[in-house]
Amino acid sequence: MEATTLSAGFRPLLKPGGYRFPRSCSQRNSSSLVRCHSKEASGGFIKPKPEGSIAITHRKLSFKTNVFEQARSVSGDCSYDDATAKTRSHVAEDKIGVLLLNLGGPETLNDVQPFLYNLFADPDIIRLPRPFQFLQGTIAKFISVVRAPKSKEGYAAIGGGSPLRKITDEQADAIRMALEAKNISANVYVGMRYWFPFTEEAVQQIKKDKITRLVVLPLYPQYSISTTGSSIRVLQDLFRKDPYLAGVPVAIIQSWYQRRGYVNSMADLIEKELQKFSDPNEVMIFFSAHGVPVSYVENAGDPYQKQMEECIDLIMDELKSRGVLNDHKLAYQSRVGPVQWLKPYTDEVLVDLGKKGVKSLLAVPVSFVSEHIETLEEIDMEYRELALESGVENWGRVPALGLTASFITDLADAVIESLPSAEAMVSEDSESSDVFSYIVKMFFGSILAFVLLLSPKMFHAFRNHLI
Ligand SMILES: C=CC1=C(C)c2cc3[nH]c(cc4nc(cc5[nH]c(cc1n2)c(C)c5CCC(=O)O)C(CCC(=O)O)=C4C)c(C)c3C=C
Ligand SMILES: [Fe+2]
Repeated sequence: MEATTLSAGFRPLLKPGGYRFPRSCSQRNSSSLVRCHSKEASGGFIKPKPEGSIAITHRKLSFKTNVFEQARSVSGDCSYDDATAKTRSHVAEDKIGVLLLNLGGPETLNDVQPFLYNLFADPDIIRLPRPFQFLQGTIAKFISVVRAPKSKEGYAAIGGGSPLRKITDEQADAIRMALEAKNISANVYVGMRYWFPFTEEAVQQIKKDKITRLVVLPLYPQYSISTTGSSIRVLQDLFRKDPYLAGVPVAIIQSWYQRRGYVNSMADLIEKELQKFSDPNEVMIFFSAHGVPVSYVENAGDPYQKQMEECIDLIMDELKSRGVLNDHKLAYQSRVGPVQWLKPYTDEVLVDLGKKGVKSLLAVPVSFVSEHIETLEEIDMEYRELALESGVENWGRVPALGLTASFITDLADAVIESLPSAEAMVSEDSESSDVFSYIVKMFFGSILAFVLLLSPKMFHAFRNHLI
């Protein structure tokens, strides 16, 4: 991935003085926006010791020093073997943590409305103009109450709650074991954005466990402001407030849809499901991604759509290289509310394909890596029925990656590759700008207090009061 992935479009979403998204470097088999740099490029961050081991210094790096430029200027760094070797040498001194970020889901029907409240109260989900932001809570309350009955029906249809927590816990365990198999001992934490275990709880545990280096791995292959972006914003706020956490080196894997391991694992699953049709060559491969409002992409610079399209191209190229030459289509599902979402919409495309005479269709959920309400209810029930009504005769669905071994191993590799690039999340810049704004406030506050106290009225009031 090129550093251009860090489009200027992200910037307006960041608070002034806050954490800047890490710079990326082009590397083979890389995950997007994982910084990687050699010892030279790290600017003293990783110090080689005479006996060959590597010590980490907790230097507060400013991202303005442009790690990307440094990384680019040093050739050939950050290969997989290199990263693994560096990481192994850290093991003795490091306490490594991996934080998996996910959305979270209601575990019972009673959880549905408060879960929806948390979701709609997120300013990255409902993006209100600044003057109206004070209404966020009220709007969230209103929408969550209105939507709850429909959502509850969906969750009731899949057994009364979301399977997300259980699956994510299992993925955490599997990643821990995959790391162990590669001689990396790490604690793996789960931090959910809208339900238990919340990101805040995971971060508290990370602190209690005295983790010295952290890799943040959002379980969304593609980056969206509404998913990975939102979770990272929360994390950034938590780390900024806490002096211990502010010094912990962190590597954030912002997106990983382009990793060979992920692409190959998706291709494997698709190939396998195609074989279940009586005539596999005739099947339309139908990618269905979770949508986002168009304004995210067009006004706020969300790279989600672009990454999604690239992701589908990579999977189709891989299939082609295996001799699978089926037609394919990408559409977006799960829109909420009256605004325009990314098109084409899954439901409309299904009707259209049915009308055009497509008889066999394989649905592929592509924006999420565990089963959830939108695969189990929306795709398996609603869309299947719609497709069959519209003339499709043979329907299949690719399961979510879940615990697929090749996928889990690849995530473990992504973690290992990102370790050498971990840096303190809170830069000196943001700290010094905090201090600066504190001094400015104190200065003008004192002048104001002085003026008020010395104004004749105040002076008399004071004197009368004191005498
Ligand atoms: C990449 C995945 C997702 C994106 C992008 C995304 C954006 C987004 N979602 C909503 C509103 C809702 N999402 C809901 C559930 C839900 N969303 C995702 C993933 C993405 N969302 C998942 C995996 C789930 C399911 C969790 C589970 O419990 O299984 C819901 C609740 C369910 C429902 O009522 O439909 C809502 C609401 C918005 C508005 C949005 C972008 C702005
Ligand atoms: Fe969603």
